[in-house]
Amino acid sequence: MWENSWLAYLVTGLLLVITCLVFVNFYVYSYWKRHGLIQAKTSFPWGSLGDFVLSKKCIHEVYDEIYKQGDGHPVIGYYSFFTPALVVRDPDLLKSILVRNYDSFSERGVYSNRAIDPLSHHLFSSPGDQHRKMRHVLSPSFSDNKMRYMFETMQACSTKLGEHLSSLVPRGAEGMTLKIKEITNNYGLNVIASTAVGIDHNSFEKENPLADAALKVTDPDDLMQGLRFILSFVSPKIAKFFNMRFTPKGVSDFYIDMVDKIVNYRKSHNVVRKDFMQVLLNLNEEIEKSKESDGREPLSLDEMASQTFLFILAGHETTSASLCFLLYELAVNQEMQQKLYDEIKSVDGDITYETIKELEYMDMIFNEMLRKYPAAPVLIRLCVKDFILPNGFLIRKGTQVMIPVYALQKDPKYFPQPDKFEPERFSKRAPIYEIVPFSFIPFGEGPRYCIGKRFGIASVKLGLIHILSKFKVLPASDTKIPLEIEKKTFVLNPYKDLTLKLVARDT
Ligand code: HEM
Repeated sequence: MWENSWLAYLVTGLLLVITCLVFVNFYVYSYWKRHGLIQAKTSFPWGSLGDFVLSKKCIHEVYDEIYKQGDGHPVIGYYSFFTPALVVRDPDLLKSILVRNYDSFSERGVYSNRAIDPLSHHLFSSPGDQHRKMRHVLSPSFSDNKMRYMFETMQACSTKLGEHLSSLVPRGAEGMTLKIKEITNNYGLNVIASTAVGIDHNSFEKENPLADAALKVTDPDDLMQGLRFILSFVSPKIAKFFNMRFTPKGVSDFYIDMVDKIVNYRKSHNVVRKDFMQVLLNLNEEIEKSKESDGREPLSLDEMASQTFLFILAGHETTSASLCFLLYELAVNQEMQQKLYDEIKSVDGDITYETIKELEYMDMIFNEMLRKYPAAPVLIRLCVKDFILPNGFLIRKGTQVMIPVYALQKDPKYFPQPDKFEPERFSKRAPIYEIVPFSFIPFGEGPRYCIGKRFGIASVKLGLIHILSKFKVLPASDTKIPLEIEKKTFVLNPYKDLTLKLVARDT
């Protein structure tokens, strides 16, 4: 009797599993086909993202494959676990989504949960209307003028970088092999923490809790954090279902406490700095004054902490990865390095915000680095209003739309011989071909393009100038050529243990 009921449970369970598999494979995973759209390969239960979720491939490779499967089509459908989503392949359509019809795609739809995780609610995750207001408030802290003002602090960080390297690398032709990723990570963090938030940490030399907290959020070896990242970005519905928090509790407490201390210190000591934190403090003061007439509420401590957290998160890894990719490409392309060194020498130490912008070859090298290694390999948008494509296809409200920046920038149709590092593609005087609008979008486009673009460009170039002025950069005996990319991160990163050899220049 007992055996019979046990068997019945087993058979029912098996039938349920089989029904579920059949339902997902033949119904859920045929959504796009049923709607007349080409769709990418899928596998249960990951949809089209299995290779990334299981760490077999990097996120840019997975979206590159989806992009290639859609060859000849402006969009291709795919599945993020069980949810149908789209990859847009056509640059003209991208323009329409990012700029012309921004109203229909004004959100990213990434997960945030203000109630249990205040740090997850910021400019990046905020919905359309809130975003517009926040962006309006925050933009002045990243203007050209503000960058000029902050440049001195940036200079101090890159000088420290040069000095730190000089203390490590002995004079002589032998040089020294260094774990370059660690060094650029510290630089990225120093420059953003001291310039944007006003914290002068020197993380090259001592323990740095700010660095530890930032790295905890992006640590590729932390499985739990990796899962939080995946769910927040590609499957926010699942994250919401589990009422998940994105920021580890310890990191959240650390940032809120840090911002609290900075605010109190500045208020009690009458300290005024022209940095991002000051913009927020000034804003609060202005709101306090006009509170009764316009009913606005000042930013809470949590809100100030979440924007600070975002800038550090969005700024340090992109800056550090970009500098690292540049150093690698220049190490394996010695002629380019020499040409760039000559250009840097030609300004004869007069490094200002303006002179950096005028370095033409530097600009070409920088753009080519961003083409080959875009820090954000995909952009995310959520369709918030039904939208009809030029071919009559309806994108329904609620559909996640991915923009495959990496795949576009590596498509030979737009960039012939895409694996070749070729700065001349970006020559203003004699371009080797015309770049198709919206085929090169490393900082995104439209009202949600990177707010820290100027900051990122200036700090990466400055770091590079300080390194190249003092050292020749070469591949080390164990440098992996071609370069390996870190598998588990969302920001495109060189592999963690990348080494390069630095040889001190005679000058
Ligand atoms: C080389 C360095 C950098 C690159 C390549 C980069 C790239 C990007 C990209 C591709 C986006 C998404 C744009 C879109 O969806 O259209 C973005 C957004 C953003 N970035 Fe950057 N970024 C860099 C540096 C920085 C820095 C230094 C900061 C802060 C100081 C920063 C702060 C942000 C913020 C806050 C957003 C969200 C903007 C919004 O939604 O309004 N980024 N960045």
